[in-house]
Amino acid sequence: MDNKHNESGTTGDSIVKIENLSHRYTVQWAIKGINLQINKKGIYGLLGSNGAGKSTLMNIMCGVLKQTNGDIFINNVNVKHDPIQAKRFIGFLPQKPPLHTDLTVEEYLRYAAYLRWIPGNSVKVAIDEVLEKCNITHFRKRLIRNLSGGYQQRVGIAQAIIHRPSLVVFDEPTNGLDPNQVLEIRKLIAEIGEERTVILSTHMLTEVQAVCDYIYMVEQGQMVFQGTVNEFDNYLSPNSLLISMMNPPLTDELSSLHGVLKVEEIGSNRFRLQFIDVRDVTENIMRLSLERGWQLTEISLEKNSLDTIFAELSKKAHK
Ligand SMILES: Nc1ncnc2c1ncn2[C@@H]1O[C@H](COP(=O)(O)OP(=O)(O)OP(=O)(O)O)[C@@H](O)[C@H]1O
Repeated sequence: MDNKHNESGTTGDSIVKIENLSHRYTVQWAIKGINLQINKKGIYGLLGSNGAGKSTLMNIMCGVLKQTNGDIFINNVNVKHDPIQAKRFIGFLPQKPPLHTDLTVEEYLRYAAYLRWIPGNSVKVAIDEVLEKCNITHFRKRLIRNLSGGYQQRVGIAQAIIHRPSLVVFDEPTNGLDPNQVLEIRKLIAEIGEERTVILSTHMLTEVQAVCDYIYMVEQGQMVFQGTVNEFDNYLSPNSLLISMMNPPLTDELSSLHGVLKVEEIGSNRFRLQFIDVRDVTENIMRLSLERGWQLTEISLEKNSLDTIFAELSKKAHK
């Protein structure tokens, strides 16, 4: 089939296109009505709590699981209709890396190259290239089972990129690693993201902040947010102000101001004010500070923490 024209007639130059994807294992829907489109290189985070549907989505995307409804196109090839062709474009590191621990690193990568149909005369170059990329050349003769968790993960990443796929999918790639290994694997993923499109799943906000350009957040099998990390950060408009004064009034006086919902003292002469309308309350405070001699030294909007946004979006999915 022509790559540019799939059976649903979709054309265009997307790297990944997901249309109304739903999957039901038994009775309950694990994912429902997911749509997304990725048109350019970068690192995309699939964020969600445990059980949100991330692995289900990734397994379908990589042709490991067949969806109940909807379509996925990788470089315009429909994964359901032409899985063999679609899989040529995809590298996948599932949540449980598919390692054969009784093989050496090199033996395993040769096997991965064979599974990926790399021609015999190109296998050595492909192996050398990924060993170097993943910084495991010195372990090429080592049995995989004798490697640390972080290095085993590097081998898993090496098998995912050995055929130079345009899309690499990592399901919770740093799960279970110690903090140093986490940093090293993130660095490696960032390097891979410079050359290819990477989608990684995680339930950790810190991970998307650290490595991703763009976030897709899934909760209860539904997409509850998609946008940049910055947009995620600004998703909920702030509803609290931080103010400091050299000569503050009593907390009760601040609480009684028009438009103030709640006042909390958070340090010497510093307060957090929850408000209804930001303009009203800031004007009020600045005017009264002058009139009553409070000597205002700080007034700033307090941003919602990413954790708050995460919690709000998770709640939204449960409604
Ligand atoms: N093989 C299966 N049979 C039945 N239900 C399943 C199966 N695999 C997953 N589920 C259910 O589908 C939902 C989504 O699971 P999934 O593993 O995709 O979520 P996840 O976001 O990857 O979670 P985790 O981070 O815990 O892996 C969950 O309710 C899960 O219990």
